[in-house]
Order: sequence, then C-alpha cells, then structure tokens
Amino acid sequence: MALYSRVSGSVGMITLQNPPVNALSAAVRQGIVDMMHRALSEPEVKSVVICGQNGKFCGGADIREFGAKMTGPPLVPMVHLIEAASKPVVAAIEGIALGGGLELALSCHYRIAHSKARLGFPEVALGLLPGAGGTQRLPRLIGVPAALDLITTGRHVTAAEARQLGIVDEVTDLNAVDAAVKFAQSVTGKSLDARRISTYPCPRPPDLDAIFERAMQQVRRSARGAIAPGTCVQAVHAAVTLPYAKGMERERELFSLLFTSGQARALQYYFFAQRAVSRWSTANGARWDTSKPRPVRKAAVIGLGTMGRGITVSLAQAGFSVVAVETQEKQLSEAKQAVSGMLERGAKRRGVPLAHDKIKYSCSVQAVADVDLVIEAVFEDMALKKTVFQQLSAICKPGVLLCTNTSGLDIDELASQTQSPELVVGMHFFAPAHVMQLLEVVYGPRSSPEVVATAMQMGKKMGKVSVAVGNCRGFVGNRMLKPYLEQAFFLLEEGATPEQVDQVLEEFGFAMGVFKVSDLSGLDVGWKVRKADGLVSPASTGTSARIRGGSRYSPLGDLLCERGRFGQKTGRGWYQYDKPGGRVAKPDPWLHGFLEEYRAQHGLVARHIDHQEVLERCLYALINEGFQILQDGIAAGPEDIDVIYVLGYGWPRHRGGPMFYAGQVGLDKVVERLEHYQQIHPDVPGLQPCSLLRKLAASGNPAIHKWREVIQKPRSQL
Ligand SMILES: C[C@H](O)[C@H](C)C(=O)SCCNC(=O)CCNC(=O)[C@H](O)C(C)(C)COP(=O)([O-])OP(=O)([O-])OC[C@H]1O[C@@H](n2cnc3c(N)ncnc32)[C@H](O)[C@@H]1OP(=O)([O-])[O-]
Repeated sequence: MALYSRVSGSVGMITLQNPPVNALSAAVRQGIVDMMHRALSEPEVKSVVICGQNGKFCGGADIREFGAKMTGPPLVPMVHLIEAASKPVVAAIEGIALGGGLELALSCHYRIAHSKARLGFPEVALGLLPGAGGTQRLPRLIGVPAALDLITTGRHVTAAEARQLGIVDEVTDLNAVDAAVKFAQSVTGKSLDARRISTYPCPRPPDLDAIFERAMQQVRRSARGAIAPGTCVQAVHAAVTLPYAKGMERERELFSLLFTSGQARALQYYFFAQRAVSRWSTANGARWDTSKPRPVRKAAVIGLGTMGRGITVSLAQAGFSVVAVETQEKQLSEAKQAVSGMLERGAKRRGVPLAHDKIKYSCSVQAVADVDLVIEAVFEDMALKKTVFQQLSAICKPGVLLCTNTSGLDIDELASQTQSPELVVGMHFFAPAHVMQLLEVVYGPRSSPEVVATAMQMGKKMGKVSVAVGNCRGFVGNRMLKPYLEQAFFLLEEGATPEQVDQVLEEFGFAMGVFKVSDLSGLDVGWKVRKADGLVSPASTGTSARIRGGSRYSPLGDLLCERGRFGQKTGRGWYQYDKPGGRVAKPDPWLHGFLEEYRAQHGLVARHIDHQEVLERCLYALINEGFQILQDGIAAGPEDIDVIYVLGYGWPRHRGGPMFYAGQVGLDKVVERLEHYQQIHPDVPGLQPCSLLRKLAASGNPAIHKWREVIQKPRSQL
C-alpha cells in the first residue's frame, strides 16, 4: 500500500509501503493512484514527493505477483498519471530505484537521490525488459548508447553515475526525503512542460545504425541463447524510430512476448531459488533460523596451491585476519606473490582498500594454534588430508572449526581423525575461489548445527552463495557431473566427436561444452579420482576394458591421460592448443584418428548421433542423478541443486537449472527418454530413472515448488 501525509504545509507526501523492498504490488499501485488523485485534488497541496518506507524507494514490480492473474491498476497508466500531473512530483530516491521503481521515478518531474542509492533496470536478469515506459523514457533522457548499456546489461549505477548520466537532478548525503521536500517547494509553480520526459525527442546520433548493430552483436555474443537482451535492443530502437505512443505499444508487445517465455519463468524461478538456499536445513535438523553461527575473527588456510591462494584472498577481502600456511618454502614465496597480485587487481577492480595487512604467512602449521577456523586446501589426497587433520586437531585451540576444501572426499572420514568430529565441515570452493560465487557447505552426520551455521555465514561474508549439502562421494555438483561426463564419453565411443557434443551443449546455453571444460580443468583431475575409485585398469582392449563392476565404463579419458594429454596445460587433450597453456581449442585430427582406432579395437561401429540424443543423454543422466540426490536427502530441495549448477557448473541461468529444466521438459518425458536409452544401453545404471523421479512423474508433473512435499515423505514411501 501507500501512505499519504502533508508535510511543510504544501507538499503531499506519498510513501510506498511493501517490505522488504516496496515492490509495486497491486496494493501499492492502487495506493499511488489514489494518493496522486488526492494530492492533485487538494488545493493546499502545491507539489508532491514520492518516497519509500525503510530507506528504500522501490525494488520494481512485485515479482511474487508474476505467476498470478494481474489485479489492481496497471503500471503504465499509473506512470502516465504522475507525468501528466499539473503539480511538480519529485521522487526521493533512497537505497534502490530498480526496474518499475526507476520507471516510477522517471515519470516524476524531478529525481533527488541519496549518495548511497543504486539505480538500474535489472529486468533483463529476469528475462524481461522495462515494461512501464523505461525503454522509451530512458533513451530520451540520457541518449541511446547509455540507455542501451543500462537496459541490456541490467547493471546498477551509483547515484553519482546517475547524476553524471542525467538520470537524477540532485545527489545528497543528507536525508533525501527532506531534500526532496525542500526541492519540491522550490519548484512549485514552475512550468512542467520541459519536465515530462515522454515529450522529449529521442536523440539520433549520426552513427545510430552502427550503435544498434554493435549493441545487437554484443548481446548476441554474451547472451548464449537468452532472448531478453536482444529484445531490449529492439525496444530501445522503437524509441528512436517511433513516436512515444507507438513506441509504448511496441514496448508492450515485446514485454508480453518475453513475459510468457519459458526463459522468463526460468529466470524468475532462479531469482527466488538463489534466495531460498539461504533458508537452509540439514537432514540432521540444523536450520538457518535456529542454529546460531559462532563468531570468527581469525581464520587460517593450510596449503597455498591454486585453491588455497584464492580462498586466502577471498577471506582477506572479506575482512578476516588470515594465517596462510604452506610448508614448502618455494611454494610459499610463489603463493605470496600470487596472492598480492590478486589482492591488488581485486582492490583496483572494486575500488576497495588493499587487504595485504590482513594476511600472515607461515611455513609452520603451528602458526594456526589460536585461530577460530581453519580451511584445509592441500592436495586432493585422503592420506595427506588425514595427516593434516590429525596435526590440526593436536595443535589448534579447543573449539576451533576444522573445514576442508575437498571436492568430493568423505568429510566424516576426515572428522574421525580429530578429537572433535562435530567441529568438522566441508567448505567446497570453486576455482578461481576468489571469483566464483558458489560455496558447497558439506555437513557430515556428526557436524554440529553451529558448525554448519558458521560455515554458511562465512560464505555469505565472503560474498558467496552458500548451499548446504550432505556428505557423499562428490557431494552434489561433482556427483551429478559423473553420469554427465560418462554419457559424453559413451557418445564418442558410438560415433560422436568432442566438437559435436560441445556444440550441442553450447547451443543449449553452456559457456563451454563438457570436453572444453575437461581440457580447462585438466583431464588428470578426473583420472586421479577414477584411479582412487579403482576404475582405471591396465586392460586396454576386449570387453573387460569397457566394463567395471558389471556396468559399462569408457577408458577413453584414461587412455588420453596415459599419453600425457591433460588438456590446456599440456596443449593437447580432447582438442589441440597452439601451446601448453593455450586457451583456444581447435579440433584435433589426431584425436579423430585415435577414436576410429579405438572403436575398431573394441568392435564398435560409429553411427550418426543427432543433436537431441546428445542433449538428452548428457542432461537427463545428470538430472536423474539430481533426483537420486534429493531422494537420498543430500540436497534439501531442487533449488539447492539448481543454484549449484548455475553458479558452479555454468548451467545457463535462462534455463533455470537442471531440476527446473526437467520440470519444463516434463518429468514424464524425462522418464520416457531415460527408459528409451536404458533399453538400448542396459549396462548403464545411470539411465535407470530413480524412484523419486518416477513418483513425481506419475503424480502428474507437479510444479517444482511442490516437489519438497513429496521429497519430505519418508523414504519408504518413495
Ligand atoms: C515493469 C517493470 O519494468 C518490470 C516488470 C520490473 O520491475 S521487474 C522487477 C525489477 N526489479 C528487480 O529485478 C529487483 C530484484 N531485487 C533485487 O535485485 C534485490 O532483491 C535487491 C532489491 C537489490 C535487494 O537485494 P538484497 O540482497 O538486499 O536482498 P534480497 O535477499 O535480494 O531481497 C530481500 C527480499 O526481497 C524480495 N524481493 C526483492 N525484490 C523483489 C521484487 N521486485 N519483488 C518481490 N520481492 C522482491 C526477495 O525475494 C527477498 O525476499 P526473501 O527471500 O527475504 O523472502
């Protein structure tokens, strides 16, 4: 709703009230319209100020209403009412003016912003475009190039940049509402003709076509199949080529096209999913709202390889004092240099003070005796990690939290090396750890609620999105990656090429296909895990070479590693690179020859494999494992899995995530296709639909937010 009051005698104050961000719900819109009519009808009122409660102007349209039938006054007539007002209307912008909130402000005749306010059109991140005149008013106010930048990127601008762009008229460090009231009194009685943005001609810079061509190329390059960015360009183009009213019609057409698209639904689902994972719970009863985190002032990182260095930087940038330990002298000095460089680049990029002084380096584990929390990031070897945990348990002060950055080893086995297994938890960062937003917080059966809460809070303080997951081989992300990679290998055996498989996945929206990612992260990483799992065996030909534990197995990755083809780092992998460390993947004739030889050796006949089969086998195998993870209670809900895959594994955000995508395809369709492939490949258990998936499909494809009810049923009923 919206409140009305009279201030300073002649100023009508309209205050938006819809916590937490004063979103433009039906009730708020109704309130604004009613209060505007009231202010315009009261003769004592000479001007109007619109502001938001709790120091926030407006977070835009109420996304929670998108799934329901529209009620209340529509946005466009509301902004027209304000712009057409006969009395000056001033927007007092505190905190945020985003999306429909900025459109509301642009319909006002003046905008006063607090210096800490942020403004922007983030609709594109929700698969939409500014649909209440933003695409028509912004280019008229600030010009086409700047408007295209803000609307196609969705980036937030500071009040200072908004002033420089001409979006706001004044920026104040004082109370923006008081400043707006003073300003409103100062413009009372002045003509408003020159303040109605929709009446402005839209600037036509000489190289207009080139500007739009460049913008369209830019969005095509970065969109990876998302349709909203390109549609935003079309809407701004209408502002230049059409009169305002016609431009608004075009904006409405393009908005409804996006609003009803699957991508918008996926992006809105993801918006709430990323917020839902912060309301975490564990299988052993710990919860976000009942488990209290412990204070952590000083942390330590053991092992300063690639991951250890990134974690150290991320901790220091978050303001923690850090003890960084590397027992190898040479590695320690190299790490110091690398960390300093990362801190300097980060400080420059984010305009924040350097955090060098936060870090103390040591080559002795003894140095961590008085810290509150330790993150172990040594080589991914269980025996080595066990030794480190035994040392830490002996050295550290009582009550210290011992965390491991392992990407898939048994947390509970490590906990058994300590006197306090309840103080052990996994904090699985993703490379580069100071950049990637995702953190898998892995709780073991003995991890105490406090420890989980502390690790989750640490992640948030480090600017990460923390997702709580249970302890199992590979946790959630890497566990689902296994059947995905497995299918990709099998497709090569049956006639596909790495280029073909990667092209299908990149057209789906992944930044990189599975084989390019494998070359980037190094084929030897997976090889070591398969060796540890006892999967790598000498036998290279005949049936046994391709069977493990009664199931189909492809030794292709092992054979490449045996030939030293570890990917980018060796200049050869599934692709060839111009030199070791090269980044540009080129198809490798040697590999095609090797695949033909391999098929001949194993009596395999290459066949044509179409786009759909590649997509279905890779994605449905991954999705099926996701349902198995939900069934096992390793992840609390589909949102947890989807956030992990979007933030950690490059799953295209405009596809919502693997679980949301399965719902969009139709769970019955996923079951039917898995069964189809399982019939052809009976020796691949990963194609056998898991019972939770079958159950949900059989109960009529319930909406994803209803899955938890089924998941929470006792396992026996699944
Ligand atoms: C026609 C018109 O052109 C079109 C059609 C539109 O206008 S489309 C809409 C365009 N607007 C947006 O895209 C802004 C989206 N929001 C944000 O970017 C951020 O929220 C934030 C504003 C920068 C605050 O960040 P935060 O980190 O401080 O807190 P939070 O945890 O994110 O958010 C705090 C709580 O507020 C909820 N929330 C935030 N914005 C909301 C919104 N627009 N509608 C409904 N709920 C919203 C959010 O779900 C969470 O709820 P809960 O989880 O606590 O229950």
